[in-house]
Amino acid sequence: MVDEEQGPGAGEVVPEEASEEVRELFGLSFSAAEHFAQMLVAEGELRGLLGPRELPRLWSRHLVNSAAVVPFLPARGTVADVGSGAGLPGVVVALLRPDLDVTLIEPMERRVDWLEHVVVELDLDNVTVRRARAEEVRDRYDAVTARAVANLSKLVRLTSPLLRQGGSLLALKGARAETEVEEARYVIKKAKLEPAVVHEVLTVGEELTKVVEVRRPRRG
Ligand SMILES: C[S@@+](CC[C@H](N)C(=O)[O-])C[C@H]1O[C@@H](n2cnc3c(N)ncnc32)[C@H](O)[C@@H]1O
Repeated sequence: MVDEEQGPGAGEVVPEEASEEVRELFGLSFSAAEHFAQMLVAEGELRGLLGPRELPRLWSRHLVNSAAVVPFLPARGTVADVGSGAGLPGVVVALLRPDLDVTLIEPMERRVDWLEHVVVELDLDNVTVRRARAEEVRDRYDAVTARAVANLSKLVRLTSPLLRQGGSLLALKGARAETEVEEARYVIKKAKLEPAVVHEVLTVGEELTKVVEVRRPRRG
């Protein structure tokens, strides 16, 4: 426990608190996002979802980073978050866009249990949890999101069958985004998708996040 007068003890992990900017970013969804953050603080390590070192940067590195896909989501329709794990970015997408139907696709049973627990706790009626590997899913979506699941070439192979005409893969990537795009050029072309676009998003605290978008063209 943190002694308020003396501050945290040596080696003690103090979860990051949401700044004013973060509250503004989440707007009306902030209290639900905070509930999600508290669940991750309480259970994330125990359930093997996040390491203790992640807690001091829970908002900036995880929740705010996940929100970077939001500007590229479709105006309406369905979204699949592939390899959702702790619920990133899928739960954040569902909170910020309650008008979209979000499916969290995750093969590992204990992570599926966690995601189902989150859906009940946050009362997310726009979310379905599906235990599956991406390659087993036969449905198509208006957008597919993914974060820390695979490099772009593999991700395109896994997710291109899930994209409707005009639908986009939105992959959260770091500094290697452009390199991964270059490496995936042939796979993208073979899957008959449009060339990848790298969107640079400046998030809270001037943090730069890259969202790689790969779209399935509409038939003329
Ligand atoms: C490193 S974790 C990232 C989890 C989450 N997206 C995040 O950013 O915290 C990768 C996740 O992808 C899942 N995964 C791996 N291969 C997959 C596949 N073929 N289809 C769907 N999910 C997959 C794993 O089970 C794991 O939960």
